[in-house]
Amino acid sequence: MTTDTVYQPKTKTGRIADFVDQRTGASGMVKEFGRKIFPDHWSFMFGEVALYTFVILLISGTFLTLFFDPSMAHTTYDGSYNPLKGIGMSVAYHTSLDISFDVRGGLFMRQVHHWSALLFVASVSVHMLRVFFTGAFRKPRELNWVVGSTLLVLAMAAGFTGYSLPDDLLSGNGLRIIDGIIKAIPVVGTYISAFLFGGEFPGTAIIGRLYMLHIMLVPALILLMVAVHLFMVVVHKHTQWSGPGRTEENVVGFPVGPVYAAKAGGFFFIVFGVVAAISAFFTINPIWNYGPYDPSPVSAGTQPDWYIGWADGALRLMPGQLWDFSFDWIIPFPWGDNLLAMGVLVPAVVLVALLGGMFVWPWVERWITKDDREHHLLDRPRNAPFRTAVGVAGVVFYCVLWAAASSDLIATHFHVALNDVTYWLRALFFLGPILGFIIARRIALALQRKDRDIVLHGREAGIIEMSPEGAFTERHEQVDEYKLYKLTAFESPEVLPAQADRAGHVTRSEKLRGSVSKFFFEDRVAPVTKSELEEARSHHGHHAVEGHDDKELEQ
Ligand code: HEM
Ligand code: HEM
Repeated sequence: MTTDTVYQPKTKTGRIADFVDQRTGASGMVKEFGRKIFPDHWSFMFGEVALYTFVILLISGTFLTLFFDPSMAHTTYDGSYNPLKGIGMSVAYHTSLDISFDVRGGLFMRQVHHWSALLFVASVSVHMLRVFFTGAFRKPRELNWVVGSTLLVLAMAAGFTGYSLPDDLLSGNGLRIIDGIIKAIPVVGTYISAFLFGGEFPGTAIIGRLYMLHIMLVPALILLMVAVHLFMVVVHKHTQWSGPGRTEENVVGFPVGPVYAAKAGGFFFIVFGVVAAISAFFTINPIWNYGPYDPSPVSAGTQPDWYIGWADGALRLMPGQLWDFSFDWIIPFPWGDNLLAMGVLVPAVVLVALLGGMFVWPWVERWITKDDREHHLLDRPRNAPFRTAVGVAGVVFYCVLWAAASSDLIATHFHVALNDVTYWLRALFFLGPILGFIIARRIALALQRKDRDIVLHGREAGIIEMSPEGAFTERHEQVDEYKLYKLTAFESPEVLPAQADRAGHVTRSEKLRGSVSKFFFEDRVAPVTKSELEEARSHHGHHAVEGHDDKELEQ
C-alpha cells in the first residue's frame, strides 16, 4: 500500500477515533455488530425496558450508597422528621430516614430506586411471558431461557435484599418470615438461620450481610448473566413473526446501527423519564410511617413488594400447625426434637416447584412434541393452544397466591370475613389453574376457527344486503395476501401416540408421553390447505391463489 492511499483523518475527533481504533480494532466490532438486523415488534421492547431499569437501578443505587450506613448499632433519632425524634433505632434506619428528609434529592433518589426496582421485576416478568407465549424459548434458545430464568430469580433476590436494608418495621417482618422458612428446613434449618443471622434472630449482623449481597454480589451476577443473555441473543439472532419473505433462515428488520442504536438510546431516556415522573409524584415505601423494626409489633395492612407477595400468600393459604408432625420415629436423630413444619414446608415446595417448572419447560414441551427442529419464527399464542393454556394456568396460580398475600385487605375492603376469603382462595388455588387452562384453550381454539373462517370466507364487512328474493345476507370481504399469509402460515402439532423403541417395547415414560400428547393435541384446528382455499374462493367467485401448494399453506 502506498502512502497516498492510507486514510488520514483530518479532524481532531477523526484522529482520536483512528488512534483508538488502531489500538483496539473497535471499528471491526462496530461494523460486525452494527450490521446485525433486528426485527421490529412492540413485544420485543419488554426486554429493553428490563435492561434500562437495571441501568437506572445501578445509577440510583450508587447514589444511595453514598449516604446509607448498613449498621445495626443502636442510636437515637435526631433528624428533621419530628414524629420520630428521640426514638431508639438502628443506624441503618436512621440513615434511610436521613436520605428521605435531610439529604438533598435523597427522597427522590430512594423513590427512583424503589420504583425502578418494581418496574424492573415487572418488565422482566412480562418479557418472560412474551417469550413463553410466543414459543421463543424453543431450540436453539433453550439455554438462553435458563439464563433468563436465573435472571428472574436474581431480580427477586435483588429486590428482597434491597427492601430489607432500611431496617424498618416492614422490612424486619419480611426478614422474620424468611427466618421462619429457613428454620423449617428439616434438620439443618436452625443451623442455617443461626449462621445467616449470626446467632438468634434478628441479631446485629444481618443488614451488613444483606448489604454486601445487595450492592455487590447480586448486581454483579445480574450483570454477568445479562451479558451472557444478550450475547446469546446476538449469536442466535432474534426471532421474528411470520410474514411474507420471513423464513426460518433469515431475519427481516433494521440494522442495529444506526436505526436501533438511535431508537434504543431514545427509549432509554423515555423509560428514565417515566420512572423519574412516577418517583416525583407517587410515594413508595414510606418507611417513616412504619417505625423502626421491633420483633413484637406487626403492622396491619402492609404488603411485601409485588414480586414477593406470592410467597407470603402461599404461607397464608396453608392450614397452620395442624399438619406438623415429628419424624424422629422415622429417622431417630440423636439431637433434640425434629418437627416437620408442614405449614411452611408445603408452601416452600409449591414455590420451588413453580420456579422449577419454569426452568425446565422447554424440555418438557420438546419431550411431548418430539420436535427437535430449530424455530426462529414465533407462534401466535392462539396457534399453540396447549402452551397458551399451560401459561394461563401458571399465571392464574401465581395470581391466586398473590391475592392471598392481600387476604386481610380483601376482607376489610369488601367487609367479608377473613376466614371466608382464605377458604375461597384455597378452593381457587386448586380450581383456578384448571379453569384457566380450559378457558384459555377454548378461547385459543375459537380464535383459530375464526381465523379459518376469515381465510375461507373473508371478513364480515358489517354490510347487510337484500337479495331480489328478499333474503338478507352479510357481505364478506376477502383479506389481502399479507394478512392471508399471516393467518395460514403456522403449524399445528398433532397427537403423537406412544412409539415402540428398537427392541419393540413401549416404555412407561413413552406411554405417559403418548397420553400427554393426546391430552394436549387431541383438540386441534387444522390449518387451511390450498385445495380448501381454492374451493372456497371458487365458491365465492374469486380466483385461486397462485404460488401456494398444500404444503406451504399448511406450514
Ligand atoms: C437489580 C438491582 C436492584 C434492585 C432490584 C434493588 C432494589 C432495592 C429496593 C427495593 C430497595 C429498598 C428501597 C427503599 O428504601 O424504599 C433498595 C435499597 C437500596 N439499594 Fe438497591 N436494588 C438494586 C441494585 C442496587 C445497586 C446496584 C446498589 C448499589 C450500587 C443498590 C443500593 C441500595 C442501597 C444503598 C439501598 C438502601 C437505601 C435505602 O433503602 O434507604 N441497589 N434496593
Ligand atoms: C434482567 C433480566 C432480563 C433482561 C435485561 C433481558 C433482556 C433481553 C433483551 C434485551 C432481549 C432482546 C429483545 C427482546 O426480545 O425483548 C432478550 C431476549 C430474550 N430473553 Fe431476555 N432478558 C431478561 C430476562 C429474561 C427472562 C426472565 C427470560 C425467560 C425466562 C428471558 C428469555 C429470553 C429469550 C429466550 C430471548 C430471545 C428471544 C427471541 O429471540 O425472541 N429473558 N432478553
